[in-house]
Amino acid sequence: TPVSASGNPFAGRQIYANPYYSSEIFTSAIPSLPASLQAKASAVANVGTYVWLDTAAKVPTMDTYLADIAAKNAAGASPPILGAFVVYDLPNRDCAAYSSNGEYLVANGGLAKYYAYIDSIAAIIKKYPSTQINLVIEPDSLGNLVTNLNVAKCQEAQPAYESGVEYAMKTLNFANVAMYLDAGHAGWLGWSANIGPAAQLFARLYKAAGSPSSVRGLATNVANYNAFTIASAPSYTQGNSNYDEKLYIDNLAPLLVQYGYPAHFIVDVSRNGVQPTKQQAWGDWCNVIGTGFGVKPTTNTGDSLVDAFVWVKPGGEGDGTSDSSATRYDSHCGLSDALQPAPEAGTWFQAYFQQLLQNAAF
Ligand SMILES: O=[N+]([O-])c1ccc(O[C@@H]2O[C@H](CO)[C@@H](O[C@@H]3O[C@H](CO)[C@@H](O[C@@H]4O[C@H](CO)[C@@H](O)[C@H](O)[C@H]4O)[C@H](O)[C@H]3O)[C@H](O)[C@H]2O)cc1
Ligand SMILES: [Mg+2]
Repeated sequence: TPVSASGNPFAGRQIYANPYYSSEIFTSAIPSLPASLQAKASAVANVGTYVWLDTAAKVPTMDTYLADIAAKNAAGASPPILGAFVVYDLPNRDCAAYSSNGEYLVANGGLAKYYAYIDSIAAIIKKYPSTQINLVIEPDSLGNLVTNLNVAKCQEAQPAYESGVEYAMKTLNFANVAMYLDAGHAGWLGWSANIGPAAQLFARLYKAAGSPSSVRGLATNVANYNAFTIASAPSYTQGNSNYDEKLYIDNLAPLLVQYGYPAHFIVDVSRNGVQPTKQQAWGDWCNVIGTGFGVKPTTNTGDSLVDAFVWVKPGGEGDGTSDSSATRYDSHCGLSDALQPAPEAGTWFQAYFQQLLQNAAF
C-alpha cells in the first residue's frame, strides 16, 4: 500500500462511506425529511465519515467494514478506499464532562480492559495489510490532561490516559496505518496558556511509545464547530489570537517540531459550515444550534501542514442528552445555544441532521 510521496495517507484515496451512517440516513432521516432535502440527504449518505469504536462490542464491525473495503478495492475501486476509525474507549472517558462517559472506569480495572480493546483492534488490522487505515486516537483525552487536571475524574484518569494512548500508538503501529492523536481545537488548546503544554504532552507520549512510524500527526476540531479560516475573529474567540483552526495549526506546528512530534494534521469540518457560529461561549460544545455541514472531505486544504479536511463526527449523531434526569446529562446540553430536546450522545438526532442539511456549505 504505497503511501503517496508526500506521505499524506489520504492522497490518491477515497474515504469509506460506511453502511452504518448511510443506514441511519436512509432509515431514520429521509422518511421524515421534507422532499426538498431528501436528495441532499442521500448525497450525504455517500460521504466518507469516521466509524467511532466507542465500545469494545463495536470492534467486530471494523472487521466487517475492512472486509468490504478490501473486496471493493480488489474489484477495482478507483481511487482505492481507505478505512477511517476513531479509537474511543479510554477508562474515565470524557472525564471533564458527562455526555460521553464510556464503559470503562479506572477504579474498575479499566486500563487492563482498554489494553484488551486495543489488542482486539490490532488483531483485526493485521488481517488487512493492503488496506489503508487512518485512525483518530481518543478525542478529548489529552486535551483534558492539559486543562482539566483540577477535575477529580481527570486527575484519576491521568496515568491511564497516558498509558492507554502510549499503548495504542505502540500496538497499532502498522505500515498501512496512519494515526492522528486528538488535539482538541483552537478554542481549547489554542489558548496561549495551553498550546505549549499541549505540544509537550504529545511529544512526551510519542517518544515514550518509541516514536512509532505510523503516528502521522494530530486531529483538530473533532466534534467541534470552528472555521478552518475565517476573515475576522468571532466575538466568542476574544483573547485568543488563534481564532480559527488554521491559526491554531500554524502556531502549534513549530512547537511540535521543537519538542519532536510529527507536524501533520487533519481537521474535522463535518459541522463548521456556518461561520461565525451561534455559540454563546466558545466552550459550548453540545448540539450547537444553527450549524451546517462543512465542505466535503478533501485533501485540497491549501495548507501543506493539513493532510485533509475530514468528517470525523458523523453529522446527525448527537453530542449529549438534554434530559436533565439522565445519568449522562451534562448541563452544556441544556444551554440556550444547544438544540433541544436531544438524545444520548452518539444516537440519531433527526432535528440536528435536518439543521445541518439546511445550513450545509455545499
Ligand atoms: O482569556 N483568558 O484569559 C482565558 C483563560 C482561560 C481560558 O480557559 C479555556 O477556556 C476554553 C473555553 O473557551 C476551554 O476550552 C473548552 O474546554 C472544554 C473542556 O474543558 C471543551 O469541552 C469538550 O469539548 C469536546 C468537543 O470539542 C467534547 O467532546 C467534550 O465532551 C467536552 O468536554 C471545549 O470544547 C473547549 O472549548 C479551555 O479548556 C480553557 O482552558 C480561556 C480564556
Ligand atoms: Mg463529545
